[in-house]
Amino acid sequence: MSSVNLVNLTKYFGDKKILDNINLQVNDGEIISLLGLSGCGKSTTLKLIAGLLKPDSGDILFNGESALDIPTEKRDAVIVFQDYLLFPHMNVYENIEFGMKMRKVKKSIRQKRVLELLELVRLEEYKNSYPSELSGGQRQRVAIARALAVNPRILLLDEPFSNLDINLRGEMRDFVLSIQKKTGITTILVTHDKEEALMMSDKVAVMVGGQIKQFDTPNNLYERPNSKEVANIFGERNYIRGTLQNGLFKSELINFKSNIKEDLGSVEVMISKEDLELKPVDSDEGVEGKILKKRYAGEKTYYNIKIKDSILKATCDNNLYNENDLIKVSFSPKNEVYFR
Ligand SMILES: Nc1ncnc2c1ncn2[C@@H]1O[C@H](COP(=O)(O)OP(=O)(O)OP(=O)(O)O)[C@@H](O)[C@H]1O
Repeated sequence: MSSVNLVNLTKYFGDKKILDNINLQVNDGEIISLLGLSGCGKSTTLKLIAGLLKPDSGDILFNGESALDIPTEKRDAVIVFQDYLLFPHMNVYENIEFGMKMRKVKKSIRQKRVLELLELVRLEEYKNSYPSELSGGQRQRVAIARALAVNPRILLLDEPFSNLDINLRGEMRDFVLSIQKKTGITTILVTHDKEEALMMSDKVAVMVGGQIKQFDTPNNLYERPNSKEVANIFGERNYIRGTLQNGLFKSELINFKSNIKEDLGSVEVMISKEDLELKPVDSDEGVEGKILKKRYAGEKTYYNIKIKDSILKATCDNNLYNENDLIKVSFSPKNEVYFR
C-alpha cells in the first residue's frame, strides 16, 4: 500500500498544456476521485501515475519516493479502464492469473490467489467462462480481480462504471467500495459523474482545464465550494447579489439574518435549490413570487419562480404548488457561501 503525492505535475501533448502544475496528496488507504468534464485531463493524470506517460515536469511520489524512474510494470499501480480490456481467448481464471504468470509467480501460489480473488469478486462459479459469456458487471469484476491479483499498491479506476446500466452501476459502486475497504488499497477513481464522486470518495479533486480547482471532502465541496466554477459542477445554484452588513443580507430579492457577523459589503450569496422554502402566499414570512415552471419528478419537484425580474430555482420534497400559483419564498441559511 502507498501514499501518492503529485508535485507540480505538468504535461503537454505537442504544444498544448494538458496538465498545469497539478499538486495532490492521497494518503495511504484513501479512495479519492478526479472529477471533471471530458477533456480536463483526468485520464492523463492516471496514466502518468501508472507510468504509461511521462510528465514534462514535476514529480510523482509513492510513499515519499519518486516513482518516475520505475518502469510501468514495476510501479505497482494498475489501471482498470472503462472497457475492461479482458483477454477474449482466456477464461476468467486465466485472465485473473495472467499478471502473476508474467511475473513468474509459482503455480501453487497463483492458484491460491486466483481462488481467493474469485471469492472476493463472487465469481467462483464462472471461473471457466469466457468474457463473451459474462454480463458487463461480471466482466468488470474480473477486471478488478485481475488488477488486484498482482498485489498493487495503488488501484487506478478510469470511468469504471460508465458502460454499465444504472441499476448495475449502483451495485458495482457498492461492490468496489466494499473491496476497497476490505483491502485498504489506495484508490484513485476518475469520473465525470458528480454523485459518483461524492458517494464513493474520501476526497474529491475537481479538475477544470488541466488544473485542480479544489481538493476537499465531499461535504465541504458541496457545502463550501471555493468558487462558482466548482459550485456549478455540483449542480445549478441560485446566486443573488446584495450586501452583507451588521449581520443582515439585503438584496432586491431576498433579505435574511446572516450567521456571519463580519461586514463583507457587496457580495453574491449562493443558495442551493433545496434550501429555498416555498410557502402559501398568505404566509407572514418570505417574498412573493410566481411559479413559472414546474417539473414533477416523483421524489422531488423542480420549480422556477419569478420574483421581481429574476428567476430563482427551487427543489422541493413535496408537490404542493402548480404553475402560475403565487407563493412566498423564504431562505434561512445553514451554510452560507458568499462570493465577491
Ligand atoms: N495521446 C494523446 N495525444 C494527444 N492529445 C491527447 C492524448 N491523450 C489525450 N489527449 C488530449 O488531452 C486532453 C485531456 O485528455 P484526457 O483523456 O486526460 O481527458 P479526460 O478528462 O480523461 O477526458 P474523458 O473523460 O473524455 O476521458 C484532451 O484534449 C485530449 O484530446
